Amino acid sequence: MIHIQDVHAGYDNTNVITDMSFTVNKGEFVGILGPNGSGKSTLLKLLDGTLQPTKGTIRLEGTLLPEINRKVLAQQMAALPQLHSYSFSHTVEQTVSVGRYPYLSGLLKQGTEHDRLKVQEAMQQTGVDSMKERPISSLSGGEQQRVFLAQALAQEPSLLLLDEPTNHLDYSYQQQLMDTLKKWSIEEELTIISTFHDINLASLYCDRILLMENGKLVKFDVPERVVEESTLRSVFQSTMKVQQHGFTNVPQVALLPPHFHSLNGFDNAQSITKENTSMMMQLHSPIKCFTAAPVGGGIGWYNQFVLLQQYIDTNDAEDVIHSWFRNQGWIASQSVGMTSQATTEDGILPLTTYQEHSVHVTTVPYQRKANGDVIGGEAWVFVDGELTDEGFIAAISEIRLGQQIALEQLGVNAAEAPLSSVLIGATMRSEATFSPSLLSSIRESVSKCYKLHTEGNEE
Ligand SMILES: Nc1ncnc2c1ncn2[C@@H]1O[C@H](COP(=O)(O)OP(=O)(O)OP(=O)(O)O)[C@@H](O)[C@H]1O
Repeated sequence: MIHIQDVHAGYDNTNVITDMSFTVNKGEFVGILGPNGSGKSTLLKLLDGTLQPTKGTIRLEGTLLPEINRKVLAQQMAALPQLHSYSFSHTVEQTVSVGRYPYLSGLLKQGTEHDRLKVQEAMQQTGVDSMKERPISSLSGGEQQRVFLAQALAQEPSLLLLDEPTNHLDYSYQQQLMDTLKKWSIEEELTIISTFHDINLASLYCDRILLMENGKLVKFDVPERVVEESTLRSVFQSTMKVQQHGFTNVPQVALLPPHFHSLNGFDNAQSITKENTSMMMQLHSPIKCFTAAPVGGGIGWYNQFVLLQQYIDTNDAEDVIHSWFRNQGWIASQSVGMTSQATTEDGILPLTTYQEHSVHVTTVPYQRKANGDVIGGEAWVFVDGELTDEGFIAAISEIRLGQQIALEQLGVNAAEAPLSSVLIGATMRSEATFSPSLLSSIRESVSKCYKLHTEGNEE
């Protein structure tokens, strides 16, 4: 569709774009990303022909851009520039109608019924038809943005160039606009090249992303290959984290401001307090947890934890925990709650703790009841360090292995033991990071932490 070859370009004899070569195919939705001043808008000006390269060539459907008749070019290509303040007072409908100029002929340049229909369609698609009589100067920034988009659509181009089209748009209109553009690129094979500052939006919608730095192409590839932590950190000089979207595999960026590193996420193992039938811990700020607890299960950030003694397995653990939260005034969305059936003769919840370097373990010991059943085995493992997602999963396996080792040493057949609730929490401060030695430390700490209480024979 459009092919750029060895292009250099700039202003006042200074090149702002250098050595630029790439091809965009028909129907592709391409996002241009890069820091302020990296040359994104300049690249768009080259593509729409308002700026000439000092070196190199730009071809549209095989023809050199300067050789295409202006009117023919206007029928093929529409450009939506960055929004500026407009002093003129055309109505919305008149502004959108400008998009049909490349199709008007004759001295009076009167539009046909077909032209009026296309203007109506474009206004409907962008949701501005209800304000068609209003002067454009009376509209909000987001409304004006939609009017100029309607103008570009009325032009029925095969190539649409957009400069930060989601600027001024609230979340709802950002999504509507991006959904519409995506639909047109798929259904109408409209080729779209657009600059963005929002990396996440570009990653969600664009087929390929062209990343620029200092007027040069850094990468031009699918989002998964461009929205990549080390590349973005180096280009944007910013501490960013890249993770998957959560509902799709699309990479998304999260800023990680330095003040989050200084939070005192985990005080120390002593901050676990025990009452007769419960143990709890409250932290100043949340830590990242992975747990199979009945309340707060899964992956999340929590700062309050409780393990409640529940003598009989009544399947109402969730209700018991929630009512305990209510009594204590704990906020459920910030809290993890689990239960244990383990008890002692005097009804007190037995606990053992073990600490090694950055790993703090607290367990409810296994307990053999008079009828031979083994109960207990719940474990909290806190790491003062950073765990990756795979680190959390590996840590859970290590906890299970630690439990098995302990059970063997206690002479309990592992198959008899209950699948007890376990919790792994990490402060995500980088004192200790995910490593084989951290994992073996978790396994050893867990195995050392368990004891066996046999009913009627308290240790
Ligand atoms: N008309 C102009 N005359 C001279 N220099 C210009 C002109 N327009 C842009 N520049 C310079 O060219 C460089 C690239 O600007 P450009 O607007 O293309 O960057 P951008 O990536 O779109 O930036 P932003 O993200 O801030 O919109 C900048 O250093 C800018 O100052």
